[in-house]
Amino acid sequence: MSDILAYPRPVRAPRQITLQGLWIAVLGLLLSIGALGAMLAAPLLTMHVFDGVLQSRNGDTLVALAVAYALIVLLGGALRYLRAALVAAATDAAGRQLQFQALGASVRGALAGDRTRGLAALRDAGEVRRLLGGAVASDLMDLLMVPAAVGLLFVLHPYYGSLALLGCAILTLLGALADLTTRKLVRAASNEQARVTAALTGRLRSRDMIDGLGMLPAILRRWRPDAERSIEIADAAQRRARAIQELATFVGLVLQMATICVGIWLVTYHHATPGSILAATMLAGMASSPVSRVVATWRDWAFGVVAWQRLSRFIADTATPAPPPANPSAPAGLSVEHLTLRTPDGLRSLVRDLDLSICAGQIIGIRGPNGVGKSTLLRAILGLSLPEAGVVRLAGEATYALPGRDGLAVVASRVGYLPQGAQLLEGSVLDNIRRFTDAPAEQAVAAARLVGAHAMIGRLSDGYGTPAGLTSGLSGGQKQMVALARAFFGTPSLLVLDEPEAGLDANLIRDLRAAVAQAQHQGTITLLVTHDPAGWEGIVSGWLDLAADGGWHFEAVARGTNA
Ligand SMILES: Nc1ncnc2c1ncn2[C@@H]1O[C@H](COP(=O)(O)OP(=O)(O)OP(=O)(O)O)[C@@H](O)[C@H]1O
Repeated sequence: MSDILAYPRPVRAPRQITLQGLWIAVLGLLLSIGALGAMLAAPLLTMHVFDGVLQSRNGDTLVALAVAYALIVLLGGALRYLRAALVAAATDAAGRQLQFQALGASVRGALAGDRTRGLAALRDAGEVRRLLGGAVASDLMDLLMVPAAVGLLFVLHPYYGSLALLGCAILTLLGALADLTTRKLVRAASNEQARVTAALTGRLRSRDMIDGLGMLPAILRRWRPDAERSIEIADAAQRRARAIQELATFVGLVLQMATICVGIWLVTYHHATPGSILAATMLAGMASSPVSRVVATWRDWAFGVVAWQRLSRFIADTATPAPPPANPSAPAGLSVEHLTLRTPDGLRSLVRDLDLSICAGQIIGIRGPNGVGKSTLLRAILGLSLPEAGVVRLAGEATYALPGRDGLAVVASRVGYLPQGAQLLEGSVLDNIRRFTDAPAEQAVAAARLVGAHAMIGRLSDGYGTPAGLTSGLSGGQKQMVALARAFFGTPSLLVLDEPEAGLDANLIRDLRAAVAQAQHQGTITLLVTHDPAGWEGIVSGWLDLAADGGWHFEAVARGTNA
C-alpha cells in the first residue's frame, strides 16, 4: 500500500550541467579573454604610435607598429568570430532542446485537458530561443571587458580609472533602475499577453461552430479590451525602458567627453602623455559599451526571463510523475487499485476507491449518467491523467509509467484507445490508422477490415491516402471508423473505447461488436463506455456502474471477474 499512498507525486524537471556545457563555457571564456587581450592592446599601440613615432618621426617603426596593430586587430576579430560561432552552436542546441521540452510539456498538458497553456508554452520557448539566438551570451561575455579596461585606465592614470569607474557605476545604477521600475510592468504585460492570446486561441478552435452560429464578431469584441489592456501595459514598460536607454547613451557620451577633458588637463600639467588621451578615450568606450548594451537590451532580457520562468513552471507542472515501482506479484491482467478520481480542475470528486481486477480476454462495459466520470476513468486507466489516489497496473506495471518508458512505441504496441470525438490528426487515413509509425500498410488494412472500415476507406477519393484530421472532408461517422481502426491496430493487449458506437450505422455497430469479440479471443482486455448497454448484452464479461456520488458497483456477467 505504501507506494499507492506515495503516488502520484510530480517530480521537477532535472536541471543538469553537462560536461559538454562546461567545456563550451570554458572555451567561450578562453576565446573571450584572447579577444579581450587583442582589443585592449589596440589602444596601447595607438598611444605608442602617437607618443613615440610622431616625435621620433621614424618611418620603419611606424610600419612595424602598423603591421602589429593590423595583426592584433585581425586576431581579435578572428577570436570574436570563433566565439560567436561557438556561442551560436551552443545556444542553438539549448534552444532546440528547450523547444522539444516545451513540446513534450504541451502534449502532456493537453492530455491533462489544458491546451491553452501548452500553446503559450510553445510561444514562450520561441521567445527564449529568440533571446538566446541574439547577442545575449556574447554581451554577457563582453562584460569581462569592463574590469580589464578600467584596470588599464588606472594604470594610465588614476584619474582616468576613477572617471571610468564612476561612469560604469552610473550605467549599472541605470540598469538597476530599469529593472526596478519596469520589472512588475514587464511581468504583467508578458503574462497578460500570454493569457489573452491563449483565451482567443481557445475560443477560435471550434471553427465550424463559431462560423455556424455567427459568433466571431462577439468573440472579437470581448477579446479587444483585454488585448488593448495588455498592449497598454507593454507600451508603458517599453516607454520607461526607452527613457532609461536614452539616459544610458547620454552617460556614455558624457564619459567620453569627460575623459578627453581630464586627459587635456593631465597633459597640460605633465601628468600624462598626449597619446594617453586617445588610448583613454578608446578604453573608456570599451569599458562603458558592454554595460550600455546590457541596459539597452534590458527589456528583451526581462521579457525573455519572464517567458523562461513561466515555461519552467509549466514544464515542472507537467513533468512525468515518478511512477510507483512495478509489482511483480500483481495479476497478469489489468488491476485497478484503490483508484480515486477528481474532475480535471480538481474541484469535484468523481469515482472513489475503485478496486477491479480484470483478466486477459475480458470485456468490461462501463455505464452511468452523463458527467459521472466515465471518460475520466478511462483516461486514468490509460495513465493519461493523474488520479487523486491509487494506481492502475497492466501486467504489474503502472500504466502511468508506460508513456515515459520507451517512448510511445511501447504504448502503441500494448494499448488501443478510442477517445470521445475520434480526434484524428492531420495526415492521411493510413498514417492515422498506423499511428504515424512505419508499420506495413497491410497491418493498417487488417485493422480497418476488422472494424468494417475497409470498404468505406476504399470509396474515399484517395483511399488510404485521403487526408484525415480537422481540415479533412471526412464525415463524423467516417472519422469514427478510422479512429476505431486506429484503436484496434497492432492487436493491443488493452483496448479502451469511449462510446465506440457514436455516429455509426447499425451495420457498422454490428461489425464493431464482432471486432471486440474477436479481440477477446486474442486475449485483449476491453473496457468500453456505452449509453446502449442492451446492445452489448451477451458480449461483455461484466458491468461497472458509476454513480453520481462517487460510488460504484461491479457485476460480473460471465467468466467470473473479481471485484
Ligand atoms: N476540463 C475540465 N475542467 C473541469 N471539469 C471537467 C473538465 N472536463 C470534465 N470535467 C467534469 O468532469 C466530470 C466527468 O467528466 P467525464 O467526461 O468523465 O464524464 P462522462 O461520464 O464521460 O460524461 P458523458 O457521458 O457525458 O461523456 C464532468 O462532470 C465534467 O463536468
